[in-house]
Amino acid sequence: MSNIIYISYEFKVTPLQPAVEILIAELGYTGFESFVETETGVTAYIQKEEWNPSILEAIQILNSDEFEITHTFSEIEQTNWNAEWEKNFNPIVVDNVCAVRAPFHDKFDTQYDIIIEPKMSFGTGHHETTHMMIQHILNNDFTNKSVLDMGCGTSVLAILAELKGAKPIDAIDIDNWCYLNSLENVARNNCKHISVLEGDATLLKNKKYDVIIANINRNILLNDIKTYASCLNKSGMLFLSGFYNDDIPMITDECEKHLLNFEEKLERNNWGALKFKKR
Ligand SMILES: C[S@@+](CC[C@H](N)C(=O)[O-])C[C@H]1O[C@@H](n2cnc3c(N)ncnc32)[C@H](O)[C@@H]1O
Repeated sequence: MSNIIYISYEFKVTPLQPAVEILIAELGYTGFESFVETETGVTAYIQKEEWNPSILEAIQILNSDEFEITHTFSEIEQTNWNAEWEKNFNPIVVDNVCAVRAPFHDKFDTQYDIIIEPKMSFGTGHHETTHMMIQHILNNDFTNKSVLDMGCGTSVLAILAELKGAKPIDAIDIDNWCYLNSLENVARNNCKHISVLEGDATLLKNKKYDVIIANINRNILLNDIKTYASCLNKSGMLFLSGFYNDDIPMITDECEKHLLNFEEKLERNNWGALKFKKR
């Protein structure tokens, strides 16, 4: 099991918006990887390896006169992570159709009800990018389509793909903790068509899919789009997220180079999620 230690920052923000939104965007650029909005602001998490004591110096909104932002920070031992999530993890419902909740929440009366024990993995639907990828999946036909969920995190997207009739599905993550967490979530949601694998795009040699979903980050996507394109069947769909709206032209240019036509864009709080179709 990987032994990632996180640093957690608890920001208290007055007034809350748009400061929290801007703060999350700026923290995302400096390496913070997950955020939980609270009643008083936001709690942000960064891997200790990515952290340095002057990490907040680049965050411009902290110098703004318009908002008062204070913070405390602490190191999170892996064993405390569950308690952190249980404290902060509220269930979400996307477009009144798909609920994502923890095992300790009550069941929702929605068409799709996904149970996630997130632990250390990204992917509870709270992040804008996950939310938009859920919307893309809800809006498209997945019946009997072979699917790759690259950078699967908790495997929430792979699970929704199966609930929408996709098969077979590969869910791949480079992180051992996500791999183990995905195995648990796949079993917990009684999924029968998902294979969970630990690794990266090098696992994709000779693979072919009808749909590829990848919510990772700008640089990894720019590097791996050519591999995804080579694995997509003709007329196959590619859904990408994990980048800001400003990065959309860069991502679209790279896709165009590899015969992927831009089809649709979703935007949420400065984050983008794109759909492409293979020519
Ligand atoms: C932003 S999270 C997305 C998780 C989930 N798919 C979701 O939508 O909520 C990105 C995930 O990609 C994984 N990852 C990072 N680099 C990767 C790579 N090169 N190949 C595969 N997975 C990668 C991370 O471990 C992380 O779990």
